[in-house]
Amino acid sequence: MTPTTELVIARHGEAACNVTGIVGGEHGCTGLTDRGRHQVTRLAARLAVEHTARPYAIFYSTPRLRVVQTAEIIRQALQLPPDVEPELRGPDHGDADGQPWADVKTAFQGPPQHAPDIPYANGSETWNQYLARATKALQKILARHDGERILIAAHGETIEAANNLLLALPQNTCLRLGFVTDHASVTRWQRPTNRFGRTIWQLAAHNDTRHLQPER
Ligand SMILES: O=C(O)[C@H](O)COP(=O)(O)O
Repeated sequence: MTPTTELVIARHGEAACNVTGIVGGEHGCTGLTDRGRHQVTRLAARLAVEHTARPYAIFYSTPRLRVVQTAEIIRQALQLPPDVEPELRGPDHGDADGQPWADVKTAFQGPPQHAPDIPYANGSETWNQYLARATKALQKILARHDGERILIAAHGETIEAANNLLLALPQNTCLRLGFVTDHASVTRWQRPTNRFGRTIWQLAAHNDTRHLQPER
């Protein structure tokens, strides 16, 4: 039987920039809060149990500080070092990096998804440019690890990109549909092959935070 490809994307724990509402690019991100570290410790314990039962073949991280810190806690629990994949980084925020999201959204008259082909700040990617970059990076990873278990520590936006890719959502679906992603949540996609040779992607879990109970 063909092994199941599995893609597990864990969002980083709560970060200081999330609490203060600051745009968290390379400048604005100052790392996880104590609460975020605690969330990720619980997440890592859950992933370690899974890793023992059926090992992850590969572990990717994005380069932003809150994700690097998340990946380090997971690394310690799984004894699996992360590969940092720059193309999986969150959106390039340009001049918005380090500014309050409230101000950026007021100036842009909405979040980046609401005008997906217009840069939301000087030098920023558009939402659709971000999605194109992130989905291309995810496609390369999926092609590289066909039939394997893949773990990625990343951003809420990475989960949006994966869902857009694997649900094959049309361009600009973001104008009418979005995805909730909590800190330290797990989103799980599986691609089994049945006995008729059919292979389809299945969304096994979105925004799973069972490991954080009863603290939420
Ligand atoms: O501020 C940012 O960069 C993002 O909008 C926050 O998303 P993340 O917390 O999932 O990285």
